[in-house]
Amino acid sequence: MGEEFSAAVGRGGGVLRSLEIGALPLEAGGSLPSVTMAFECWGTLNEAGDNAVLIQHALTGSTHVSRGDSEEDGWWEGLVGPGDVIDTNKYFVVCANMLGGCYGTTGPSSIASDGKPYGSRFPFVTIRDSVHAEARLADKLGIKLWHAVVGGSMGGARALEWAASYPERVRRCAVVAACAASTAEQIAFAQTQTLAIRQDPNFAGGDYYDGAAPTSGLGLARRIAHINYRSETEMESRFGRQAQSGEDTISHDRLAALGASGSRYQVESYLDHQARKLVGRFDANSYIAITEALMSHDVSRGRGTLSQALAATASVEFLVAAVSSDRLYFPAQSDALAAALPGDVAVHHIDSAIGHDGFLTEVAVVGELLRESFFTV
Ligand SMILES: CC(=O)SCCNC(=O)CCNC(=O)[C@H](O)C(C)(C)COP(=O)(O)OP(=O)(O)OC[C@H]1O[C@@H](n2cnc3c(N)ncnc32)[C@H](O)[C@@H]1OP(=O)(O)O
Ligand SMILES: N[C@@H](CCO)C(=O)O
Repeated sequence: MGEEFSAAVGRGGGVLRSLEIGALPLEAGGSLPSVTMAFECWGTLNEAGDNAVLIQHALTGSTHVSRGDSEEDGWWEGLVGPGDVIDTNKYFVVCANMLGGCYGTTGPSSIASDGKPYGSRFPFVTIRDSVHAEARLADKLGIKLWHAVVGGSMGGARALEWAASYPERVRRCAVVAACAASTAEQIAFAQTQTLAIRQDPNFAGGDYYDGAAPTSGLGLARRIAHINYRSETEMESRFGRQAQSGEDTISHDRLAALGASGSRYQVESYLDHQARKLVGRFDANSYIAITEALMSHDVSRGRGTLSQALAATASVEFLVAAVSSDRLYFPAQSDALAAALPGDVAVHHIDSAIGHDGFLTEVAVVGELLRESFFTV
C-alpha cells in the first residue's frame, strides 16, 4: 500500500476517495496539467501488492460497485463484499471513475487552473489515456499486479486496454459485452447522441456552467442510447402498444388514426423516465467526452494487426463474455475478440432477453462466470 493511502485500507469501502496523479500526457497530444482520480475501494491490499482487483464501470457508471459501508446499493451489488464472489476478506477491490467523467475524476466540469470549469477547453481523451491515469493511481495505491481487471461495456474496453498496455501488471482480464474496437455502427449511434447534446441551444459550445444546462439534448442522447441497451423482444413484450396508464383518454390506435397526440405510449414514458434520471445525475460535457473516448476505442491502434496487438497479452488469462440478445455489442464481436487473443479463449454467453444491459441486470450469472474463471477458492 502506498504510504499516502495507508489510512484508507481495512474499511468496508463504498466511500468516494480521490488522489492527485499530477500532469497526464494525452494520446492525441497535449496534456492535462493536473489530474484527480476518484475511486472507491473495498478490502485490504496485501504486502506483496498483488491481491487487488480493478472493476471498470460502463459509460455512465460510477465508482459505486458495491454498498460497502455506505447506504446506497452499487451497480454490481452482491458481487463484491465479505464472502461474496470477489471476497473482500481476500481481495482489495478498486473502481476508479473514468477520465473525463463527472463522478470525481478530472473532467470537463472540473475547475481548471484559472478557477473556471474546463467546459469547451477540456481536451479529447481516449480509453488508453484513462488506463494510463488508472495505472498512476495503482502506483499511488501500491498495487503492483492486478489479480484481475474486470469490466462490462466501456468497462470491458478499459479492461482490455489495461491488458494490452500493461500485460505485466494484469494476471487476469474479464471483457464482458465489449469488443476489440468500436464498430462503425457503434460510432454512428454515438454520433447521434453527441449531436443531440451539441444541438441543444443551452449547450453554448460546452460552456454552459454559468447558465442552464443542455438537459433536453442530454435526455435525447440517453433515449437513443437506452434503446440500444435493451432488446426489441424485451421492449415489445414489456410495453407493446400500451398507453401509459392514466394518460390515455382515447385508444392509441384512434389517436394515431386521427394524427392526435397528448398521451404517451408506455415505452415513451419509460424512455422519458430513463432520460430524466440521467439528466439528474450526469454532466452533458462528460457524456460527450466519454462517448468520444469510447468511439476512439481500438486496442490495436498503433500496435499492428489485432492479433499482433494482443500477442503482448499472452501471459494474461482472459474471460470473454457476451449477452445473448445484445444488439449493441453483438456476441459475434466477442467471438472475434476471443479468436484474436493468444491461446484458446472460449466465449461465455450470458443468456438474457434484455439486451446489452444484461451485463448489469444478470449480476448472478456474471458473478458465477467470474467465480469459475478467476475467483475459485
Ligand atoms: C455501471 C453502469 O453501467 S451504470 C450504473 C447503473 N446504471 C444505470 O444507472 C444506468 C441506467 N439504468 C440502466 O441502465 C438500467 O435501468 C439498469 C440496467 C441499471 C437496470 O435495468 P432494469 O432493472 O431492467 O430496470 P429498467 O430498465 O426496467 O428501469 C426501471 C425503471 O424504469 C421505470 N419504468 C418502468 N416502466 C415505466 C413506464 N412505463 N414509465 C415510466 N417509467 C417506467 C421503473 O419505475 C424504474 O424506475 P427507477 O429506476 O427510477 O426505479
Ligand atoms: N446502462 C449502461 C449501459 C452502457 O453500457 C450505462 O449507462 O453505462
